[in-house]
Amino acid sequence: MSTEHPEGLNLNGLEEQATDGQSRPTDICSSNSMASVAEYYTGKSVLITGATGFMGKVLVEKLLRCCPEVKALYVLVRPKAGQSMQQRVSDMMKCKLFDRVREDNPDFHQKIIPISSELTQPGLAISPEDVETLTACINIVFHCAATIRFDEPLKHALQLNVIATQQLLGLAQQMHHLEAFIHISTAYANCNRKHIDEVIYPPPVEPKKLIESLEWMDDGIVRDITPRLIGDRPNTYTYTKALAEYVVQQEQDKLNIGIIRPSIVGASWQEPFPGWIDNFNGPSGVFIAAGKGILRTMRANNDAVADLIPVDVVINLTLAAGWYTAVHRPKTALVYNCTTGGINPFHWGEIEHHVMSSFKRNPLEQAFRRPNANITSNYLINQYWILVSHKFPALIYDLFLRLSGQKPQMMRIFNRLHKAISLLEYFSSQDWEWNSENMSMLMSQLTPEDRKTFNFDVRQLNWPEYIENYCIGTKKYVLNEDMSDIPAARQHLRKLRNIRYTFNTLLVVFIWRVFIARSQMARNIWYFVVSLCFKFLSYFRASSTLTN
Ligand SMILES: CCCCCCCCCCCCCCCCCCCC(=O)SCCNC(=O)CCNC(=O)[C@H](O)C(C)(C)COP(=O)(O)OP(=O)(O)OC[C@H]1O[C@@H](n2cnc3c(N)ncnc32)[C@H](O)[C@@H]1OP(=O)(O)O
Ligand SMILES: NC(=O)C1=CN([C@@H]2O[C@H](COP(=O)(O)OP(=O)(O)OC[C@H]3O[C@@H](n4cnc5c(N)ncnc54)[C@H](OP(=O)(O)O)[C@@H]3O)[C@@H](O)[C@H]2O)C=CC1
Repeated sequence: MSTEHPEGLNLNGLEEQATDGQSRPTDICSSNSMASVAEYYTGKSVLITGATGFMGKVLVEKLLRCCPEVKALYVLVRPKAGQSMQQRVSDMMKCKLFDRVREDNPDFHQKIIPISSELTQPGLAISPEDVETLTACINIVFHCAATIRFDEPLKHALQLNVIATQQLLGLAQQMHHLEAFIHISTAYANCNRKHIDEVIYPPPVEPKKLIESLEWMDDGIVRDITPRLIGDRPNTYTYTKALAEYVVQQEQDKLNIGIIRPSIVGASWQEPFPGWIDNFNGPSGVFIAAGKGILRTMRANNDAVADLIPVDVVINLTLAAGWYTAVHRPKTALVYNCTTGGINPFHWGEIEHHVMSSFKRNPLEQAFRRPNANITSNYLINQYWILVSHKFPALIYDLFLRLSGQKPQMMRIFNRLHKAISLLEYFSSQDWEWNSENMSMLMSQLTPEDRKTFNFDVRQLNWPEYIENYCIGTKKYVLNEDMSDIPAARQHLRKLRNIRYTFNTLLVVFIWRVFIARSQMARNIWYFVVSLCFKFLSYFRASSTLTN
């Protein structure tokens, strides 16, 4: 039965799932087991949720480029911000990310079939005709959609990350030719543990019970009890992603399931070109704020592992896992911790160094100050620098704006930045240990050719080079700045340096003048220093006259 709760949670998924009790598909053609990854996707119809998101787009691009014989990509998309679903998909295909695909096959868009869907609605708001099409033809599902906001109200995070997943699993069970269901989770779903194995841990609460309890509570009550519910997890995002894993696992007897747990997903490493990134999430916003000279200090542990993983690595592993799950049909859901820390560790202190030096070489346009950010794990030191390097300059700048008849804005920007940073610090101040045996196992199953085409061997990752490309990527693709403007940006930084020198000199002179006016001792020191300089100059002049 379809029950919509306007203010509350849509329980539809939980009530309706697994209606036909279909057993795990076993009718996969035997040639699959011989196929390489790209061959496996030949003739397959793939369903993707979250295709308009950061990872979804890279997944669509890679499938079209490296599995050109794939039959069709059905993407679940909702209308948004006044744009129809078709408009959004056609805008997405115009994106630079698809340049290489466009070159290979200008008609690639014909393979993308948008399906209107709002995941928070009953039945995912998919029309009965579309349900029929999907159940008749889909072979593989990649579930990427989620809310990744750290400050998402619990009810909404639950609705999207858990209930929508449950509903999608229900739909998947009706698919007659489904071979694999791949769920994208996060390595931080269990961040309340220090060591994380490739297993699904017992959920913090039985999802069904939580959903039923929250159903009757108004938003205020839910907000009040959220900290108690999420317990030792930092936010509703990691909490609901943990619940979603459990919900997915519940269907492992009926579906062939793979769960991918990427750590902090960053710009692309190699494909379709280095440094591609299109959002402010995770470290990208921090890098940009530091590159613009706004962010000067942040709490992070220099020696903690920065478990960044390039988006193309995650997508390559995801596609390989889709192949493996469909072909080998593991008896239980396989979890892939998709991380770098255990294999090729890099630390926040090193990231800081490389980000700063990269932005000095390739500065961002119109920086507020010269990039010079430092991380510290000490709370008080960080607070001190926030006061001196964030709030004080913001105050002066806003004063300047006010005096010149403009609207003050810097303090507001800093307040937003501080809010964002405070949500990230949990992840940059400690480290975790992930076991990634399944990633190694999967690599060992690939042919040498597939290992190149679907490369997820992070041992080959050269971090300084990656960070350089990442920073350039934020400039080119997030901020849409032109590389040809770099000389002007450098000139701007020189101007800022001169302003700083002048300001510092004036400040010292001012403080000294105030001091001299009030203290006899300061005056004596001042006369002593001046006379010493005078004597030194006289001596220098006399000795140079003698030698001539
Ligand atoms: C000192 C410098 C040297 C560098 C070395 C040290 C670096 C340390 C970096 C540490 C990073 C640690 C990152 C850990 C992440 C681990 C997460 C686990 C991985 C995952 O599974 S999920 C992906 C992560 N999810 C996120 O990152 C989402 C976080 N974002 C949010 O929750 C919200 O956006 C936030 C921050 C609460 C802000 O909300 P709100 O105020 O409502 O603003 P909007 O989201 O609507 O955005 C408005 C506007 O601002 C842009 N924006 C968003 N975030 C940032 C940001 N961090 N910096 C700058 N700008 C940002 C956003 O794009 C919007 O722009 P518009 O133009 O669209 O208005
Ligand atoms: N980015 C990261 O660092 C990491 C991400 N992950 C996981 O990877 C997956 C993808 O993340 P990422 O691409 O970064 O996230 P994005 O926020 O970029 O994309 C989220 C996608 O979900 C879709 N979506 C959200 N709400 C709805 C809705 N109500 N109905 C239909 N579609 C919806 C969005 O569509 P729309 O465009 O319409 O909003 C978008 O396509 C997520 O499951 C996330 O948990 C895991 C680890 C790290």
